[in-house]
Amino acid sequence: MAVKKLVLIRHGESEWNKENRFCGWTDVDLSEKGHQEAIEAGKLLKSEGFKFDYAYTSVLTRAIHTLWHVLDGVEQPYVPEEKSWRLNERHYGALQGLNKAETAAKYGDDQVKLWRRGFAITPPALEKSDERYPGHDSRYKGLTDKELPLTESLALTIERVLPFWKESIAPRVAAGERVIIAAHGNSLRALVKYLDNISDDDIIELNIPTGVPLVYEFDDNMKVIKHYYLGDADAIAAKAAAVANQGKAK
Ligand SMILES: O=C(O)[C@@H](CO)OP(=O)(O)O
Repeated sequence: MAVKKLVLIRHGESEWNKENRFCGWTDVDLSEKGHQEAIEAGKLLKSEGFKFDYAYTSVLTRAIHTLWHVLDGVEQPYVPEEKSWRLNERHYGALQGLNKAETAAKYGDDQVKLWRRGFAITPPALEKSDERYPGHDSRYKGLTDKELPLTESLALTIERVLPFWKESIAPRVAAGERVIIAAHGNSLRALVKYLDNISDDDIIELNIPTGVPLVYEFDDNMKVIKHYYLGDADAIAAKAAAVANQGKAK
């Protein structure tokens, strides 16, 4: 049995992570620290001997640039890459642009935690006339009305991530291709929930840190054997806790 490996990586810190604003489908780039995190992740993957045959990312700049840093780091900038809106961050509706701590001060930490981490809770929706509505963005012109979100819960995010996993990504991993996915906190939570069979209640406590490679190993039947982050466990736990704390009133 040859173990099949998949690497997931959340983009490095973005400009809006730095400003602590809800980002969703807003296309902000990496901050200087975020570029550095992605470069470090690439170096780490290289030092651990990782090589890739195929790469996936979203259509959002922060994830794409993270992927490019990683592929540079492993000295494989030539790896074919596929970008899909299905790997985008979950759409944060009318919260997009708001400061998370200020929102918590206004609505309470518990409400913000539900909006951020609840399974079926959708943040307040956008109107189609809102300039933040993805229907106004040419990169989404192939999407149907139903596919264009006004807001998304994690449950809805899973509904658009999973078909892509099943139809495109999983078959490559199953065929032995070494795949990397550079995506987002909540599109990766959607995938991890499925892969690890995490309950709707337990997923609320899962936070994925920026810029840390998360390795999954599968057997021949695509059953998960194990998963682990690369890097210092304490530092990674502290980064995940910092993500959780972003939604608290200071
Ligand atoms: O703002 C967002 O789009 C996401 C990821 O940065 O944030 P959160 O961790 O609050 O789900």
